[in-house]
Amino acid sequence: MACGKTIYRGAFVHCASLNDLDICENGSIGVDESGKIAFILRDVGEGPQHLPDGGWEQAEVIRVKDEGFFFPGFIDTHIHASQYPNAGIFGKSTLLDWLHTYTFPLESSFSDLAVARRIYPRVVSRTLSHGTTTACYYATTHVPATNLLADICHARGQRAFIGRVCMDHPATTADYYRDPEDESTTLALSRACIAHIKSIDPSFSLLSPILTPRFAPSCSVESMRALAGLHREMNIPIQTHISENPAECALVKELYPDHTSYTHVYDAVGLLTNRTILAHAIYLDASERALIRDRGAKISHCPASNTALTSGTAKVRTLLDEGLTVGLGTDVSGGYTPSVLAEAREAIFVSRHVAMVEGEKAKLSVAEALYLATRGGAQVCGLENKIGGFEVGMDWDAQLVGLPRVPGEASIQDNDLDDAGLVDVFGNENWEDKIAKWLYTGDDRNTLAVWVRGRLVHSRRSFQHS
Ligand SMILES: O=c1[nH]c(=O)c2nc[nH]c2[nH]1
Ligand SMILES: [Zn+2]
Repeated sequence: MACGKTIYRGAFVHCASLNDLDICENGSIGVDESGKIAFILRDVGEGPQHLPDGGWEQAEVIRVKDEGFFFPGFIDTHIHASQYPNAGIFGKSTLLDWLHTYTFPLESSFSDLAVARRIYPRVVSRTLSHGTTTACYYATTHVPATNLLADICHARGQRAFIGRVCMDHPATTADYYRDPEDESTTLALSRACIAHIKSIDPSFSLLSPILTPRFAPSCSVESMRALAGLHREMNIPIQTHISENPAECALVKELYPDHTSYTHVYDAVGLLTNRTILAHAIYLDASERALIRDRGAKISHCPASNTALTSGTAKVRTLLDEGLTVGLGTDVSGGYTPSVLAEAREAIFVSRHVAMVEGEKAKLSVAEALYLATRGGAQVCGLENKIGGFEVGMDWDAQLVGLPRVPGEASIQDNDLDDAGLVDVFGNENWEDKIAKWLYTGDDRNTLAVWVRGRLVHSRRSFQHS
């Protein structure tokens, strides 16, 4: 959607590198009509600014004083949109029984488009309200419902990868919920979703289809090979799960006795590529990690889900040290929350559990967790030149994070913030502490506004325009 030139004035923060939070207390970011960052000015002060040529004097100005800061939008590299109604429901199950007890019954209900109409708008609203500007969605096996999810993302302006789930293995899926056992049908169904997304976003500029073989145990070799062929034909990205749970890994060994490892199964069928997103990746051995790195495949770390389903503790420091690319995934509803901020917090706590066994080095810092939530996620999606940070030429996919002040020092009007008085308050901490406080205590009430490619897609406050 076309927007005019806009200048965002105030504090902005983004991750310059894995360890380096770049904090600019007083800046101006100019965003052009196509939603791209045209200029960044630092330390601009309060007075008139020296703006670049090209009509910026007439631009709309969105000014934020000390009530918050601009931060890149979050990137959720792994979320099951269809499982949203089950968020928080997992009992004491582990992956394989969880799939049959909770997940397949829910997903199969999306054969009724009315269910998708009820659920998918809420998923998109809730993820946007938590600052998720890009989501890698798993839908279900159903074409109409998957296409509806694409329509909703398109209408609401969320950047998204939309995956029709492919699963056709009769031994490991439920009779009531699987693709026909014929890879040409699996392929035709996936092509139908690709064609639909192409019809609403011909250059895949905001929406992209993503091939989604659920995981090796639920797919036939023929369907995995067929999807890999489609990937090569159309250069469409791939997402799947890998090495999440010991029983799942044992099942893969049993189903694929001739393959060296779980990773080698994906490699053998052609699914391990530089456009592949692998969720979980907990029990990979060194040769698998090396193969993933060599193929350029990426990893979605899903700590909330890994803890909820007692799947295990992924060693993110090892993955990063070995040169793998890592982002965060909420993995709703293995994960209980659609908030990437909460996921970043979970990533830090899981890393501390790893550190209690393996030493301090395993600990992720606040800066590192926020890097995984933004730049890391962008790399995982192959969008590192477009989103994840504030650089000239990148898209304005951003959120305004509110830091409401201690009452008495209030610098905002009560009516600026719906829930003023309900959210945690910020005082005169230094910037690093403010950001840590946001990460550890914040929630969607701190997400005051969200933009994707310059378009305002969620807002909890009105802006003072000048
Ligand atoms: O966390 C997970 N959620 C799922 O839906 C799933 N399917 C296979 N493996 C899975 N893991
Ligand atoms: Zn998952």
